Amino acid sequence: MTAQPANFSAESVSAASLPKPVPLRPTVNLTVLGAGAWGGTLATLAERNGHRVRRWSRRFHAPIEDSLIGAEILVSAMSIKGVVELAPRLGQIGIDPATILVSATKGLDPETGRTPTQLWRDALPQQAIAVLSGPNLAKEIMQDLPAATVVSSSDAAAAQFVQRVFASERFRVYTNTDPLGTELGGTLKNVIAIAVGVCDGLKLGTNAKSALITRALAEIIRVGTYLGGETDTFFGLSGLGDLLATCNSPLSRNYQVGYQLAQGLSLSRVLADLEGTAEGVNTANVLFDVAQREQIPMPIAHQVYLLLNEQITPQQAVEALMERDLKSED
Ligand SMILES: NC(=O)C1=CN([C@@H]2O[C@H](COP(=O)(O)OP(=O)(O)OC[C@H]3O[C@@H](n4cnc5c(N)ncnc54)[C@H](O)[C@@H]3O)[C@@H](O)[C@H]2O)C=CC1
Ligand SMILES: O=C(CO)COP(=O)(O)O
Repeated sequence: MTAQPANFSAESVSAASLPKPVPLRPTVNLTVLGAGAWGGTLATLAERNGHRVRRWSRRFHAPIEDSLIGAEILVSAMSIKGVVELAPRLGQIGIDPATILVSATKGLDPETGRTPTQLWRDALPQQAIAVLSGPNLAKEIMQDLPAATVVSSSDAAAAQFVQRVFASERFRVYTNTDPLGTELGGTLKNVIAIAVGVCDGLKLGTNAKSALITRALAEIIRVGTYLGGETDTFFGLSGLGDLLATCNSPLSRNYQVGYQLAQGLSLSRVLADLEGTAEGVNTANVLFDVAQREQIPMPIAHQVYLLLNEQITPQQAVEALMERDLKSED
């Protein structure tokens, strides 16, 4: 007879052979504002987890008030233009104080330079607000490829609630407590993805691309911490992670803008042919103003700004970056 392990018992065998209990996931009512690529993807992720999802878009011509009733989570997945318009309107309408607002937008208000969650906070001062951001190309997630993201809030319980709603075996959701750093990482990398698209479009090689992304991260951290984000956050999924995703994928609209500009197309032509929003174009303009006003050195973002505003060619942008005064690596 074979020897049994010391802790063997009939009871432990039957317990081990049972399937693992599936943690109960209560059904949550969600409303997703914005039915573009990202709004559609987040709605699908929540639906796949068994939640009840309502979708609202300005294109549906349905009153927004109806879609807010009973929402435990309100996901804002509009472009920044939509947030600028809609946040004050929802502030006037008022929403249930228990509803958690989740911001998934990566942009800056062109007028005030405020981030999406700052705009939501201005409009809804009492609301629990979380940011959802990470290396999340919508098309890959819709193909059910594995991905990870971050849900960030100063309200840890709210972040954990949202984490459980979206997490699945194909979508791993982390939390952190630096919402500003989390959303700034996602917003600032869009400008850099334009620069990297130019670099690839001009076929400048792997050394150039690696140098560009690395120096861009230093630039993101410089301005991001100045604006209130925490350094560590910029090395996480919503910072470096998202920077790598958008700088390495032709699926990124921002990367595509840079790539097409490097082919000699005009910005208006590129944007006319682009499928969806490239937030980096507006963000580059806002960032230029901030950097000028606050005297924050942002050489890469500066060249992107000049290129988008047709003040230089892609080749001149590269030359300007390479010919800067020599300095230490800080
Ligand atoms: N597509 C992606 O892979 C990801 C996108 N994001 C961010 O999510 C946001 C939306 O991106 P996409 O869905 O890809 O863009 P999209 O161009 O596909 O959709 C934009 C959405 O915003 C809405 N919108 C625009 N202006 C509006 C206004 N004035 N009022 C109301 N709604 C308005 C549009 O109707 C549309 O539903 C952007 O900030 C983007 O950076 C974030 C992560 C991934
Ligand atoms: O933010 C994104 C991926 O995380 C989407 O990037 P684009 O907006 O450049 O397509």
